[in-house]
Amino acid sequence: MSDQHTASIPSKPLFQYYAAMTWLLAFLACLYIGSSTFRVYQHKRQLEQQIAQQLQNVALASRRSLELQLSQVVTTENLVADALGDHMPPDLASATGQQVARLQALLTREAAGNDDIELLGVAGGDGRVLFMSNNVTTVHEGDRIDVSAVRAPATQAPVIDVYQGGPHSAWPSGFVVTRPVRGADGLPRAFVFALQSHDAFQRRLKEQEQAGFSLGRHSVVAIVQVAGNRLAFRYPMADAVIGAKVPVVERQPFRDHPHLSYWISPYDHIKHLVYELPFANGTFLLRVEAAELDFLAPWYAELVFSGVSALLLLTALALLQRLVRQGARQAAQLQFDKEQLDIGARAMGRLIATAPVALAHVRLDDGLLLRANPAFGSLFGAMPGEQLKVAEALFADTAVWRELCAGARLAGAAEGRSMEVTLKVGDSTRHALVSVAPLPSKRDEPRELLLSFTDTEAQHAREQALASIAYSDPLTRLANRRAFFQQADAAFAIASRYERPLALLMIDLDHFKHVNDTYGHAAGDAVLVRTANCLRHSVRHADLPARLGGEEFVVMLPETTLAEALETAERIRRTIEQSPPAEFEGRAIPVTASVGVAMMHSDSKGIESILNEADMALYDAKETGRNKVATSTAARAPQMADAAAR
Ligand SMILES: Nc1nc2c(ncn2[C@@H]2O[C@H](COP(=O)(O)OP(=O)(O)OP(=O)(O)O)[C@@H](O)[C@H]2O)c(=O)[nH]1
Repeated sequence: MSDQHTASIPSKPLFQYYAAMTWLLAFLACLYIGSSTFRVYQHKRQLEQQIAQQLQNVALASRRSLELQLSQVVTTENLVADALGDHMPPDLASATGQQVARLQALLTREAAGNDDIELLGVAGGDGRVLFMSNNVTTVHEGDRIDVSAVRAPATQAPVIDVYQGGPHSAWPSGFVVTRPVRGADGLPRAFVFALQSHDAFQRRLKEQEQAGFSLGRHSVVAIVQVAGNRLAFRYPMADAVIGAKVPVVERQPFRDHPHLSYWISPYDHIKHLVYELPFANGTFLLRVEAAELDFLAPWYAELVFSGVSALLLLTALALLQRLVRQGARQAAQLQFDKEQLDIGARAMGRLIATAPVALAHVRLDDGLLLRANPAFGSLFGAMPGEQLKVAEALFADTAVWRELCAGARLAGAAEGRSMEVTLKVGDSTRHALVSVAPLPSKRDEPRELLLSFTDTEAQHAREQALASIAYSDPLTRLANRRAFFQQADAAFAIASRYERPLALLMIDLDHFKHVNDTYGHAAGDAVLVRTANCLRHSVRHADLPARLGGEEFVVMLPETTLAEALETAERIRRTIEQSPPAEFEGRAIPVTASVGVAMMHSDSKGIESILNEADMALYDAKETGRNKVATSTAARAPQMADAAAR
C-alpha cells in the first residue's frame, strides 16, 4: 500500500550549476562592457587623429592659397613699380594724379583677373590705405593695416596676416598678405596688400575636400581669432553665437594633437572642435560645428556610462543570484522534506506490510477492494485485482457494511467507526473488529475508505467461554441461577407488560440423598446430569431449564397456560422416571422427581414470588407421596385458572 512520490524537484547541484552560470554571465558581461569601452576609446582616438589630420590639411590649403596670392602680389608689386616707373616718390601720398590713376587701373585689372583676391590695395609707409583695386563699402581709404612685421629691412618674405577692419569700418576681417615695396635705399615706401575673398576661402576648402578632405556631415564654417581667452575676431560666415561677446572658458586639448581642442562655451555648452592656426597676428581657429560632435565626448564619460551599466547589471545579477540561492535553499528544503516523506512512506509501507492487522483500501461507492496488505490476504485468502467487493464477499450481514459506511460518512475524515462483526472466511465465519475511516478527499464527500480488520475470533471464544462459566452450571451445562434470574426477570417484565401467561416448574429429585449415600457423590452427579438432559429434551426451545443448586431444577415456560404447564410438568416427571436410568459401575440408578407448578398472576411481585409458589407446590408434591406433579394454591384458584386458561 506504499505510494509513489513523483513530484520533480530540481536537485541542489543543479542550482549550484545555475549559480555558476550566473557568475559566468556576469563575468562575460563585464568583459563585454570593458572591451566595448576600450573599443569606444580607441575609436574616439582614431577619430581625433583623423579630424586633426584633416583640419591640418585645411590649414595647409589656406596657406597654399595665400602663397598663391603672394605670387599675385609679387606680380602686382612689379606692376606698381611699372606704374610708378623710376619716379617712385618717398611717400605714395605725394604721387602724381597720373601715377595714382594708372596704379588704380592696374590694381583693378589685377583684382578682377584673380578669383582669390577680394581686394588689392596699396598702403603708405605708415600702413594707411591709399589705393584700392575696387570700392568696397567695408574698406575705406585711411584705414590702417598693421605693417610692423614687414617694415624691418631684412624682411623680404611676404607676411601673411589677418586684416582687422579700421575703427570706422565694419569690414569683416580676413587673411591678408602684405608685401613691402621698397625704394632703392631698401626702405619700404609702400605696402601692397591683398585680401583673400570669402568665396575664395570657401573654394579652397572645397578643393581640399575634393582632394580627400572630409569631415562627413561636419564642415568648417568659421575662422575666429582668439585674443587671450576671448573670441576677438570672426570670419564673415561665423554664426552669431561665436562672437566677441561669448567668452570661451574651457578648453580641452586633444591628447596627441596640441593644435586640436574642444572649446566649451558656457552659453550653450556646445563643444566646438577647433584647430588652431598660429599666425603672426594671433591665433586663428578653424572651427567645426560641434552640435553633431557629441560622439566625441570624452572617453571617460563613456567609461562612466559603461560603469553605471555594469553596476546595474551586476546589481541585477546579484538579485538574480539571491533569488537562485533562495530557490536552491527552498529546493534543498523540499528535497529534505521529500526524503523525510519517503523515509516515512517506506516505514509506513513496511509497517503496513508487516502489520498483523488486515488493512484494506476500498472504494466507497461499490466497496471494491483497491489495495490490501499481506495480513488481509492471509486472513481472507483474497487480494486486490480479483474484483472483490468487500460487502458481499466478507460481511455475513451486508446491512452491517451499510451501517459502517453510513457511520464513516457521518464521522468525517478525522474519526472512523468501529464495530464487532461476523465475517465470512471461506466456508466458515469469524469474528472481527472492523474499523472504517474515510480517506481525505478534495471533495466534501469521501470516496474511499480505509478498513482495518482485527481478528477477534480467539477473544470471542474466550468471552463465550467466560460467559458460559458465568452463566451456566458447570456440571449439567444448564443455565445457572444467575442466568436464570437474568432471563426470567426480562420474561416476567414482558409477560406482565403484555399480560401474557408465564409458568414456572420447580423439579426436585426424590430421595437424592439416598442416591449419594448409596452410590457415592459421583453417581449423584451422573444422576444430576441425566436429569438435566431429561429437562432439555422435554421442553420447547423458547423454554428455559436451569439448575438453581443441589438437586433443585427449575423450568421457565413463557406463553404457557396452566394446562400446558401441567402437561409439560407431567412429561418431565415421566421422562425422568421412564427414560433409561443413570448407571454407576454397571448398576442402574433409578430416580423419580416431584414437580411443583406455579403461574404468574396479578399479585405476582416478580419471579421470586412465582418461584416461592412453585416451591410450595413442590413441597405439596413431596408431602403427598413424591414422583408427582402439584399445582400452587394461587394457580388452582378459579379466577386464576380461568385467566391462565385464556
Ligand atoms: N451428588 C450430588 N449431590 C448433591 C449435590 N447437591 C446436593 N446434593 C445432595 O442432595 C441431597 C439432598 O438431599 P435432601 O435435601 O435431604 O433431600 P432428599 O434426600 O432428595 O429427599 P427429598 O427431597 O425429601 O426427597 C443431599 O444429600 C446433598 O448432599 C450435587 O451437586 N451432587
